[in-house]
Amino acid sequence: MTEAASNPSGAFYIRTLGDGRYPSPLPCEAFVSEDDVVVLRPSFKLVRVSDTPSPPPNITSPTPLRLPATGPDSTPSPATNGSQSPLSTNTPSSEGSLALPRIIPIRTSSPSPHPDAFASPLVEKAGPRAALYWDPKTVRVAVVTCGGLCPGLNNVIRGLVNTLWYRYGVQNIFGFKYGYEGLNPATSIEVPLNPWTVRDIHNFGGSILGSSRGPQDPKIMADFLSSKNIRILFTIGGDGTQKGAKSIFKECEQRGYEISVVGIPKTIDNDLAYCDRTFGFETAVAQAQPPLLAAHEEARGARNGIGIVKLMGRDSGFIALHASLGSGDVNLLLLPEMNFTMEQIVDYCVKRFTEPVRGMSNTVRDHVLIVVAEGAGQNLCTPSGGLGRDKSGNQVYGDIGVWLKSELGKQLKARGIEHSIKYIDPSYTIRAAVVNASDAAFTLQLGQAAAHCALAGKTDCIVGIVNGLFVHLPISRVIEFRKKVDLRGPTFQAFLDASGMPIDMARQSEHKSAEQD
Ligand SMILES: Nc1ncnc2c1ncn2[C@@H]1O[C@H](COP(=O)(O)OP(=O)(O)OP(=O)(O)O)[C@@H](O)[C@H]1O
Ligand SMILES: O=P(O)(O)OC[C@H]1O[C@](O)(CO)[C@@H](O)[C@@H]1O
Repeated sequence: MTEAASNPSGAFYIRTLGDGRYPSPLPCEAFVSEDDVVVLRPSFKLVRVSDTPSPPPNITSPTPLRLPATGPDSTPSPATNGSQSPLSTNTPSSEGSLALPRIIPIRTSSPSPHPDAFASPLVEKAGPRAALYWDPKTVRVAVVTCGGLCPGLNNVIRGLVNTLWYRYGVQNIFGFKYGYEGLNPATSIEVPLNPWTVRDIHNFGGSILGSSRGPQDPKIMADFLSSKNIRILFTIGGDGTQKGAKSIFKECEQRGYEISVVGIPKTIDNDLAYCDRTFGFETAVAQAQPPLLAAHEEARGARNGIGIVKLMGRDSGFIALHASLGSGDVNLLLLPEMNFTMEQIVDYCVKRFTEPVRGMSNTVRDHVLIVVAEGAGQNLCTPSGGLGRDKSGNQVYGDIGVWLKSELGKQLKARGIEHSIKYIDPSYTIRAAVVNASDAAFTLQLGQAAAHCALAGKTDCIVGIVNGLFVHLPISRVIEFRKKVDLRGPTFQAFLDASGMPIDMARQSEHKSAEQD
């Protein structure tokens, strides 16, 4: 088994149980080879040719890069001497060694190259392999869904099961109910999974396998899996779930029990490290629109009306940001990434109630639509000493929506301002929704990618999407950190431009999530 670690040049190695030993039954003309890779970060600074530094040590070949010249002061590309750029080829490599990407998009004309331009990690492409490690005819497969619900869980299960069954001929697929509780014999409930049992499930929210929070002993789970001769385990869940998957894999590895543990990451908050997108997020953004419209109408229907909508997002405000951009009516957006005060919020509401619209001296805006992400303003709404932790060890957060409604009401009253506040919390309505078409297509492909990955003998990894391509990523890397909204980034700036929200309310927060403690 190869070691799962990133090497100094940044490749994200995926563990494999061994070489493929069974020919794939797929009638496929486009098998993915092991040296097919995706560059993790494609966003490079432009490089002025004359300032191009020598390659850093992790680039093994000293052959200079071919760089297009853009200005009169450019020097000719050193690669015009006939030598071929190492970056124009896809050097074959064995599993566990570094393959150079076909293209590294280095362009010209900025002062110095971004360090990532040379050190960008490469990740393995997902997809069907020509040779399989597990025999589809005999392999036994388990599936669990853990953590909070999310639109698309059933779609992933259906994509997995149908691919395994129809494409590979796997007929021993078992769901275990209520998350990791299902892998403990004391609480286990088995659900046979086949095309018949999953035929309609994509039309429903939730998970047919249910879910749970709270730890289970990895030793007990490993005993359970080995007692049933399960050789492939799919863990559909968030970062906690993938940490659990890792602990199961480690326990199995220690006792020499071969198993492919493949995660399908679920976070409605879209904060999974390295990945472009996670399933359920787009659906959540779309599902947030009706409550936003309702809150807007309620706010406009009263003198000095305020509508507040709370959306999910414990540590990252992507749902709130994208839903607000999509709505076009949101005036104030409060994210976990932001540091704001109650005084700023009250001042802004008062300003909208009293200052005339530019060029219209008799017209005031008379209403405010506020979107608040659940993790925002925790320094304001959580009692000192905190609210403890849930069964899985996640910090319980104060209810910023309820607190904001009450506090804003009190402070406006204290300033003698007549007002009306309506508060909507659609969090669970959104989370239990059926996926939209885009997420349905995405979840289907994630299920397919996970099936290909596991049958090839990959393990201790997840499937995700990077730069628009499905890839394998080591579990250890995706649990390293969470993506956050960049308040200086183009999406948040687009919201500021569109809403006119004061920029001084958008200072970066110092608030740390439980995982950063
Ligand atoms: N560090 C860990 N090691 C082992 N197991 C863990 C770890 N963290 C969480 N788990 C287990 O994984 C399962 C799901 O975890 P959790 O409740 O944190 O949800 P999650 O997967 O992070 O999803 P969500 O994004 O909905 O919170 C639980 O059974 C939990 O005990
Ligand atoms: O109410 P529950 O089930 O604990 O889940 C709430 C959490 O789940 C998430 O949706 C992540 O899945 C968070 O945004 C939210 O805080």
